[in-house]
Amino acid sequence: MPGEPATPSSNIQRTPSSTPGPKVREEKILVTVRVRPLSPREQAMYDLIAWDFPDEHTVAFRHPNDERPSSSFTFDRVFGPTCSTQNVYEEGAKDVALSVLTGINATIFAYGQTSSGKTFTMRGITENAIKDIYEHMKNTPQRDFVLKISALEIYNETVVDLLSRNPGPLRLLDDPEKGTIVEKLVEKVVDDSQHLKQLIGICEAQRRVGETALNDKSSRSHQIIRLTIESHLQENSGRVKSFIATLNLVDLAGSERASLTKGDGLRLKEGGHINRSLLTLTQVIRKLSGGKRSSHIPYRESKLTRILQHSLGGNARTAIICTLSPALSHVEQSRNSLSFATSAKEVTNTARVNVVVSDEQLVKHLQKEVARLEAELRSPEPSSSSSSSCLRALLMEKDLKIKRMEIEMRELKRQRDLAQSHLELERKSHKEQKGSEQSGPSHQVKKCLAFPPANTLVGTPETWARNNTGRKATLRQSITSTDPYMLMQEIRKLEILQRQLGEEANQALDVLHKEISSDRLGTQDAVETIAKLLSEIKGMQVFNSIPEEVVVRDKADLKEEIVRLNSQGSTIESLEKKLDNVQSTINKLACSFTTSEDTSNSKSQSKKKKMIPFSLSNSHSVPNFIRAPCSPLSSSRKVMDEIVNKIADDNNVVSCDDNLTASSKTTPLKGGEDCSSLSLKENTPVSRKSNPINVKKMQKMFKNAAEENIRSIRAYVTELKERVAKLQYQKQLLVCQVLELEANEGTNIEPDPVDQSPLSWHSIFEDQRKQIIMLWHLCHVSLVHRTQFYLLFRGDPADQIYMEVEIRRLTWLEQHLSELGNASPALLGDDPASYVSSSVKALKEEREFLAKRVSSKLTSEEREMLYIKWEIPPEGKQKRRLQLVNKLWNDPHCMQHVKESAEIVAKLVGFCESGEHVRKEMFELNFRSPADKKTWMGWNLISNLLHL
Ligand SMILES: Nc1ncnc2c1ncn2[C@@H]1O[C@H](COP(=O)(O)OP(=O)(O)OP(=O)(O)O)[C@@H](O)[C@H]1O
Repeated sequence: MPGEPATPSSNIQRTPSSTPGPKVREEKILVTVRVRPLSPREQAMYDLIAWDFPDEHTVAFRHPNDERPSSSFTFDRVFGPTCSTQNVYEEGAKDVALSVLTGINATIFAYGQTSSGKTFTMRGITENAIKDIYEHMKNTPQRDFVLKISALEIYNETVVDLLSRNPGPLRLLDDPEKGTIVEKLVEKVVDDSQHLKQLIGICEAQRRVGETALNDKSSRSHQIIRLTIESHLQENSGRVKSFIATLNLVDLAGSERASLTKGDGLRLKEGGHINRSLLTLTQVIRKLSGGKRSSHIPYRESKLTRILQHSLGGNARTAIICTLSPALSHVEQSRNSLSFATSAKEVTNTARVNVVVSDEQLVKHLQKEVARLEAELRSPEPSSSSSSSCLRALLMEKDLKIKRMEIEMRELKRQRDLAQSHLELERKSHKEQKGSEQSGPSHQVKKCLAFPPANTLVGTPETWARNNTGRKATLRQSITSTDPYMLMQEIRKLEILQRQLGEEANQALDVLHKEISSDRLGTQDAVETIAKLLSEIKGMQVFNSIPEEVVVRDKADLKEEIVRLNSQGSTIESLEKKLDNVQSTINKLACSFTTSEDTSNSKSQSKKKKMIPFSLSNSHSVPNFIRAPCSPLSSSRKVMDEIVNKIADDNNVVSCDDNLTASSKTTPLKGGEDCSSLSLKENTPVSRKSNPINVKKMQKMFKNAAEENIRSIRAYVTELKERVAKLQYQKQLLVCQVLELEANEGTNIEPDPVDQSPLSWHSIFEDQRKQIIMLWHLCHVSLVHRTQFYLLFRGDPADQIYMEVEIRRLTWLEQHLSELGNASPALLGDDPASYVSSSVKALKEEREFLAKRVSSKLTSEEREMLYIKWEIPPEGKQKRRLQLVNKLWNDPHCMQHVKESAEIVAKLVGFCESGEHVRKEMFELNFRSPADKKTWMGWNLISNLLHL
């Protein structure tokens, strides 16, 4: 019973299962000698046995007539004539043959002269090997085996496939990994041992045999039966091990001497090839046996040695069974065979396990190995090796680094977010600042009115196009961003400002009134005037209650706001007028005071002896002053403090009455230093008699204080007036914004059946347009602007907001022109105010500009027709074209004239009469920043007028 192969385990160092790389072990060729019995033919010839077998390893020649052997040969094993093939196999081939089951190449071949028993022996070896191989496979269920067979013969130096039905010669190819391979050699998978035996039978049947004098069935070729065995460890074994190896079973042709074989013709030729190949084999063996591997080994000199190259000094275990005829007649041949066998004993092979690992298997194996190692490294068991502990420490260190980096990343992110938020705040702040700069006096007003500067109107069409492009986006944005909530907020803030302004004006007038009523300043008329003004201003301060929270519920609320805001318009305007009057009165008071002081100095001095010092008389009201930048408080208190301190410094005691002292006690001055100052004076004993007053010095100080007060009040009133004007302007802007909002909402809200009907709007539009045309005329508005507006706004409901805004701006401007010039601009004559003059001059220049374009923009026929139609005489003081232009837009009452004027101007400046080149957006509703103020050439006069 063959068990586990003995040779691989005992003679070859096995490669560790976890390491695919094979380990090489050098091993000499196993050489045994088998001597067959005398053949019947030899016996018939009375041939004698010439060989003796002193032991299992020695074969000795002993001449029959000489009892002492003359020569002996030792080998791994010597099998005598009585030894069975089974025994030869077991001891001379099995170990090597079964190496193929563990992935080691093996070669068993028989070498000997013809008829020495090579075929006989190899047939038995093959049978036993097959038997053992299948037995082994049967007993190794953990592995899957695949057995294949191929067979060839080398006949007359030609390779023939013994398993192919096409016995054509095969080529030998050199493969860098596999060595010499036989091209197209058939390899058949063996099903079982019977199948294998059947195939081997086919090979034998195919092999060339011939009858010679020595052998009836002499093999005339070298036969190589190659068994290839692949073995795979099954998947669930957890081990990776796939082997592949070949077992060459070589039955050589017999070396022969032609004289002995008595061959002729074909047999001689066969013998010649046989001998040549065997000679090469011998040379190879001898070379290899000499230990000179570096020298040339003549493998390629025969196909036999080429094919068996790995088996001869290469990656294979090799066993050579040297077969001998015991006959004395064949002693010389036997000696040659033993000589060959002796040489073969010295040949060393380098066999190794041929492990095959597929990529998939390798990956799986490596993954498992990595998992195992990781588990080992992370194992908390103290029994881990020192290297594992070191690796664990490294892993922990790495984890710590990762955590530190995560913390740093979080901190960096936090800093980044912080920086971004700061940046955002800065951006918002900058935007708000920029917005406030553009929105004029109120930081809260987001949208105000503005008109394109005249230099953009009086320019080329290209200029307009360029400027308008930018404005379109601006206006679209402003219109769509109009928010009722924001407007409500603006209105609220405006009202609060208005109230505060009124309160400040009231207090200022209150101070003024007390100054006058002290009978020191001005006349009785002035006192009455101021008292009346004060009463009026107080009356104006009756505002409706203003809710703190702005709630925009629906459109009705906004309308209410508009109504309420409009109702307050008179209040602001009245306040403005009253302040004008106050200012005028103060100026008169100042004049009268100065005159009075200068002319009746002595009289005043006598009066002042009994008077309470001005500033002190009003000290009780000082803490109630509004802390405005120009508030008279600062000057009043300053003067008062100067007086008090001056008196203290001079060791003079002011002649204060009890009321003053009480007042100072009950109404302390705001500010610690003032109170302490007065307290100090209180605690100082005061005696009128013992501390005479320097009256003259006091009078001078009183006079200075009064003058300072007057100046402060006057400046303050001036400032109030300016603020009221700005407030008024803001209110108008807000009203326009509300109107704009309403117009925008108009598309989504069901129109009022009465007010919003197309018919009523058309009527309103016509009226508004006539009004606008008149205002244009009165305010010297640019002809180009008139033309653009006229052609662009033709009564579309969406034009309502623009019409409203235009009317309001023009009305406002016309009012201011009237007030400042005390006449309408049309009646200003040759010496109008400078701002009116600049408008008139700009309009004149515009007409001259248009006149220059008459020749280029109008054909001669058009010019002639216009001259006739507009009654321009051929001869005149001015050129006809200038006369024509001067007549344009100069009759605001005739709509036909206006229409024709617009058409002519449109042609002259090059834009379409339909207004397609002019967008409504160019009449933007945005307010121009005061920083952008330039010398006004048109509508910027509004802001100039208001000193914005
Ligand atoms: N050990 C043996 N015991 C008995 N008979 C044997 C033994 N060896 C060989 N024979 C017989 O000797 C004869 C020749 O054997 P074989 O054909 O095997 O020789 P050979 O070396 O192959 O010859 P050739 O080289 O011409 O092919 C055969 O009839 C065979 O049966």
